[in-house]
Amino acid sequence: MHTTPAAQAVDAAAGAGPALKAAIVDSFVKLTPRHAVGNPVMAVVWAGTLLTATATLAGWTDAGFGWTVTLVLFATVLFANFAEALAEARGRGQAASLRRARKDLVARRIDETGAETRVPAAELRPGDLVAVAEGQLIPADGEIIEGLATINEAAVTGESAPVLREAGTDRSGVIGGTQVLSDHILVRVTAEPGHSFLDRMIALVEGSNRQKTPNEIALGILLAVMTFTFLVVVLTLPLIGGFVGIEPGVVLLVALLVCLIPTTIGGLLPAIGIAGMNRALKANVLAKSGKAVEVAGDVNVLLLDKTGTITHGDRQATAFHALAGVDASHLRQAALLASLADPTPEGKSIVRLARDEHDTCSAPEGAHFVPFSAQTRMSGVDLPGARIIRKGTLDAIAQHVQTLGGDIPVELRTRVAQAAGKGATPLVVSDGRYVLGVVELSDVIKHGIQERFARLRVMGVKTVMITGDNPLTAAYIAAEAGVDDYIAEARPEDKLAIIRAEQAEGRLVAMVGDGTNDAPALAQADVGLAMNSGTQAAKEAGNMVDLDSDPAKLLAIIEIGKQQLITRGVLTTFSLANDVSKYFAILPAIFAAATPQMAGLNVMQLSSPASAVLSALIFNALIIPLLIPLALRGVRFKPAGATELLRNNMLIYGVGGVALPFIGIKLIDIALSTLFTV
Ligand SMILES: Nc1ncnc2c1ncn2[C@@H]1O[C@H](COP(=O)(O)OP(=O)(O)OP(=O)(O)O)[C@@H](O)[C@H]1O
Ligand SMILES: [K+]
Ligand SMILES: [Mg+2]
Repeated sequence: MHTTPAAQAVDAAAGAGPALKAAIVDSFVKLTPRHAVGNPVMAVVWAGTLLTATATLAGWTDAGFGWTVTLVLFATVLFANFAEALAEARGRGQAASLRRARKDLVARRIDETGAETRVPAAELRPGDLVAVAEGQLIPADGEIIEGLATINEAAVTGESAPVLREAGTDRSGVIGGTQVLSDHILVRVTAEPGHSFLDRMIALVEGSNRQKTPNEIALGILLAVMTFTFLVVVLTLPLIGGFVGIEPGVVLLVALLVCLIPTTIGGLLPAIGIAGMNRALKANVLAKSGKAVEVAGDVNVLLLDKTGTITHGDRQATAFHALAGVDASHLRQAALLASLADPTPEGKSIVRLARDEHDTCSAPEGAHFVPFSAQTRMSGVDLPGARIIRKGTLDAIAQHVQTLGGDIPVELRTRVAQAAGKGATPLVVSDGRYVLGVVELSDVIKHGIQERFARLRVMGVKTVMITGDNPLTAAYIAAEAGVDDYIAEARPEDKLAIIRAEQAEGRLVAMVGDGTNDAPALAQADVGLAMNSGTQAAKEAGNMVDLDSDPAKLLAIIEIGKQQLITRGVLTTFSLANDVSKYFAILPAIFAAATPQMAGLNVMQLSSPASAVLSALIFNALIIPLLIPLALRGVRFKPAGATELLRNNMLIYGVGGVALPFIGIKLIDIALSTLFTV
């Protein structure tokens, strides 16, 4: 595992002074009413702090007790602010290193006449053409429209191994700030200035436009409702108390309220969400929203396309197999003619192989090239004299030949099966209504993919490969890669339909793809992960981009999403369980003195009512900073189904959440009564 500049920045920031200092300053800045109202639970604590201060000033309570309570409440608010500020400061550390990748670049813009002008990268607009040569930095996000180049993307991805990007393929996308190592390319700019993926990511991690996830919003509402309920309960206490002759003072009531409301989770909630985004970036994934990351935690089905996603996608022609009775040179020449104007890697590699075998023929005058499309799944050339040469998938060519009145030789199926049985893609070549044979295209499965699909299975995620390739090749690659299921001969709309069908059955679907033909599916999926190497259409359609172009990266995102959901869940459980114990610590302090019958409630035997109240409040405040590391790092995670994870964690954090305050409060009480005589 390599570390990205972003990841290094996080690690540095974690131990470093500047982030800590910034977070401390921000904790005070966040005291402003505008920020405070965004978090109802903590807003109540903040209001309570002002109330106890007023009550103490007015002399309604013992000054020492009143000021101590006020101080502890104030610290509680600051600790919660600090949790959020620290998460943000870490994000800013990441953003700063991303920004360095996008320093002031100069672009060589090419106008319609082909003339070149030098302009600052900030002036580039979508549609502009820029030339980038060996050694130069790519000035903006875009798509290569001419040429191919090896590119060093280390500035953005942290991966120093050069990657190949090529016009007209599913690997045509380039990122601003990365460097061309060899060759020369023409790039069409695709991003508005200030709206590149990096810019958007920087904005996200800096929290300037952080959108809460639906889960976070739902929990926020629940916490606000609970807070309001407890507020009503505590406000009615003086009335009830009046009947039994107790009049709890303002300070005691505020203390009770703060102990009852879910301050722990209320204080840590924003930090958990921000930390999730930070972790996604650390994994080299640019998520367009935190929601996408979190939804990933619940995904049931993962669809992947084959070429370029499960395999490297650099399909190369390795052999011509002519059918019996067909001249080997006839097949080779037909394949060559059908590929001379085919800009795809498949087409180019066929030309190369034919040339290697010393075929020299060139396209005759008046040849009309028919480009490949994922729709027709074939390509070819129409030559003068109504000679129609095609190459494509078995089913596409079979149908094509039959409409021309030809037959499919039995031998063809055997030839196709032979190539497919090795995991290669067989392209069938036809000349008029005659099938000539098969071109074998070899591709390589990405390394280490099998173990990661196995891990996904353990987490209850089903993996399905969807490919435009034939069923035999699909079956071979599916078995090699270890996916659970596969669908072959799929056109773009089939990919879309499959996702819709899964969603209609209530499943959450993730899609990983790189091609323009994957774009509709990437947009429809609940989680659409585009390969950074992919086309601009794919990257725009998805809701996240993997800078490493690793399809198994979804595993990391699912884990981050699950971890975020679990972390929020267990801290909520812990927080609520905690409050139960605090209630038992503080209630006797309020009632037991005046009502001896209440003495039975005094299970904790704390040294005095004042000490009981202070101990509970101090525990309530301290638990927030103590849990910040857990909120930022996330709870420990091992692959398992969601229900199992939930059950285990609920047990630990629920029972622990009830027990811990009893111990903590008792210890604080002993310390207080030893140090002071409260
Ligand atoms: N340049 C080409 N000319 C003719 N046929 C091609 C060409 N490129 C690919 N094909 C054939 O068309 C099929 C469908 O291609 P498409 O790009 O839609 O899907 P794919 O790349 O095979 O699969 P995936 O959807 O997993 O990327 C390929 O499997 C191949 O058999
Ligand atoms: K509380
Ligand atoms: Mg593809």
